Amino acid sequence: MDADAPLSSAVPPKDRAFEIRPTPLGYLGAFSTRAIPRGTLVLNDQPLFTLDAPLQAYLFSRAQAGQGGGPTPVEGEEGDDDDDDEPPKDFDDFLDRTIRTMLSCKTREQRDEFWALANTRPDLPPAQGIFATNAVQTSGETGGLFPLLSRFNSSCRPTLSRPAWDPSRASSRLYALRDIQPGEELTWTYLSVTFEFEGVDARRDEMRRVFEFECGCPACGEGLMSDEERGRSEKRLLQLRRLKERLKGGYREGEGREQSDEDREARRALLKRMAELSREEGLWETADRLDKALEAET
Ligand SMILES: C[S@@+](CC[C@H](N)C(=O)[O-])C[C@H]1O[C@@H](n2cnc3c(N)ncnc32)[C@H](O)[C@@H]1O
Repeated sequence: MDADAPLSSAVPPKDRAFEIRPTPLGYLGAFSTRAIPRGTLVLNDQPLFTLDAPLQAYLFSRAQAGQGGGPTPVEGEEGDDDDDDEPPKDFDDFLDRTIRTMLSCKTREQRDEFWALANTRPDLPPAQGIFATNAVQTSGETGGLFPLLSRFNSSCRPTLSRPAWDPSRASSRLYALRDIQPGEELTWTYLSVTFEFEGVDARRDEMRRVFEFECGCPACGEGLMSDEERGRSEKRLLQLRRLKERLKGGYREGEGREQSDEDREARRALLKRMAELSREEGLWETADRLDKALEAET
């Protein structure tokens, strides 16, 4: 098999290093079926379709102004609802129709795959609810609906890198951040990296605010860690936040003046300690970034 062939729904499940099955919390997730060495490309998924938010907002404003630009109805199961002749009620309704129109161009199997995805947004029209639950950023303000990537859960101690969009192949890739044992859950972190050193409560609040679910990952979920372990984790995160502040403070102080050997040595020591703590905390991607920054300093 071509090493770059998409490890997507096009690849038979037996050729993948993972399976999709229920997690202990009841929803679906991806689990490794074999040992996966660090650095392995685990998933290379292509979106079923993408939606560009600013473009959709523009088309919606045109549709509202009666200038057309709404999704063109297509004969078929999706997109030919009776109310499609009516103007969209609101932006979510407009997006719902756009998605249904795009689905009408897909195969029956792809449409079934879409409708089987999780929907945690009952407040939205159904197709838009599925998109809002599962969409992953491709580039800029464009979100993609990926058939397999949609089954990968979030963790604040992820085993995989965040999805990297490759525009030349129109696919998103996830790599193993560390050696992964058979049976481990394959996760990536939905929160952006700026939030990596926040404590458990702050992280859970942020997940609730942005993604509207209670984070049940091994680093956040109730009862998944002993009190001692939780205490150690909080201490490490607090220490990491302080060190980051010191690092930033050092950069600010040093602005506009020649760096002394002591300045450089102090910065290297900070980066080294931060990388160690990140590794202990299971923040492998962060530790790698800090290692690179350290290398660049020496
Ligand atoms: C993209 S889907 C992931 C796959 C989904 N679990 C399924 O059953 O298809 C995102 C949804 O999964 C659930 N989820 C993902 N990561 C989670 C986490 N760390 N804690 C709790 N729920 C999570 C949430 O319901 C979220 O809205």
